[in-house]
Formats: sequence, structure tokens, C-alpha cells
Amino acid sequence: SSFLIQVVTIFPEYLAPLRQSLLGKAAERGLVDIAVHDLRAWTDDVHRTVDDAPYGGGPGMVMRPEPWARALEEVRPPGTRLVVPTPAGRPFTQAMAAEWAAEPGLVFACGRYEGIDQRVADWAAEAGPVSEVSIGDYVLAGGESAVLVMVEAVTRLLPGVVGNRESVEFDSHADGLLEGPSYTRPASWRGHDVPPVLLSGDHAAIARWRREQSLRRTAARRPDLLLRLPEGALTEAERQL
Ligand SMILES: Nc1ccccc1-c1cnco1
Repeated sequence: SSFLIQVVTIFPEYLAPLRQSLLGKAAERGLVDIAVHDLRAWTDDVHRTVDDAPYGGGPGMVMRPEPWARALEEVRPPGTRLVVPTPAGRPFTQAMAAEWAAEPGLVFACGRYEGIDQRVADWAAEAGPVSEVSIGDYVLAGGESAVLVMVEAVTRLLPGVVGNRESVEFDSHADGLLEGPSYTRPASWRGHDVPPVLLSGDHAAIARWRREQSLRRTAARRPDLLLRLPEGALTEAERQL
């Protein structure tokens, strides 16, 4: 059966890319179903108002709870996880993507302005899991871009979506380290040569070199990942690098 993704947003056209490329083919093959809904369909005033001033004062506007509750009551199957992108959320991780890909589907609530009235997430938690997540420490105008990111991360893990399972398993972060550099033809290009070991055919040496490149790159770019490695993940020699 297909994985059902639903997105509620005030900018439905922003989610149009979800129907392209990888997601498009997966959708055509019935592996995933995507439905985008305009939140304003659930407003009841002539101006289709979705936001209002924040209680307690402060800058910006807050999205009103009632349109959200009406939308979610209609589109969210009972028990389906509600994902709310927010800069104040828990960091989105590959582990979350894998966990969510094993569920029947997801509903995404895209907040604009200074966020959605908190009572929506509290109320929604009565009907199923709610995940308030951030995709990184930068300020966006709304959750739509975050939804594109998370939908891509989750759908590529669905069975049958990515042809070569190996490329799914051996992605970056699979062994907790960053992938090292990759090369393809030509061997010599504009004065830049491919590291000779990769042309040597010595597979043990190649594996050693790749591991060292991963460790060096991780130490340089993501030292935080090294701290998170399980005991014994690095040999004594590797720790010296
Ligand atoms: N900045 C934002 C504004 C609105 C909705 C989500 C975000 C977000 C999500 N991850 C990082 O930022």
C-alpha cells in the first residue's frame, strides 16, 4: 500500500516540486501518495484570515488555532504522525526519517509568521504523535522548505523508491562518519589528478585510504560526530589521526 503524505500550507504552490523527479516516479508507481491542502479552505471569514496578533505582545503574527483544527480533523487519519516544522523543534535526523518511513503516512503542518498557536500541537497530540522538528539552525520564512527536505529524506527510504538499496544503506552518516571525496574520469583534469591509490586496484589500500579520508574530513568539518561514536568505533591509531 502507498505511503500517504499530506501537507497543509497557505502556499500550496510552493509544494509543487513534490510532484517532480524521484517523488514523481514513486508517486506514479503507487509507492507514495502526496496531497497538498490550502489552509485557507478551512477559514470562515471573507478575508480568509489565518493569523492574529500574539497574546502578551511582541513582534509578528501567530497562526490562529481554529482553521488548523478544522483542517487536521478533515485530513489527518487517526493515529497519523503530525510533523510541525519549527525553529524551536528537535533536530530532524536520519533516525527520525527511518522511523517515519515505517509508518503508514505523515501529515505536515506548515507554519508561517511567528508560528502556530501552541494549543494546536497540544490538541493534535490527543489524536496521534506530534513531532515539532527543526531542519537546522537558520531562520526561514515558513515551514514549506523544511517539508520539502523531510519528504525527500523519508520517501527515499520507502521500500522500492531508491533502486539500489546499497546506495541507501551506505549514505553519509551510515558508519557515523562523513563520506570522503569521490572521483570519476578523467584521471587527470585541469591539472588536478585523482589520488593514485584509487587507480591502484589494491582494494585493501583503497578501503584504508577511504576510511582515513572519512576520519580526517569528519574531524575537520563535524567534530561533534566523532564525540558521538560508540566505544571502539575508532582504533587507537585512528584516534591519533
Ligand atoms: N525557521 C522556520 C520558520 C517557520 C517554520 C520552520 C522553520 C524552521 C524549521 N527548521 C529550521 O527553521
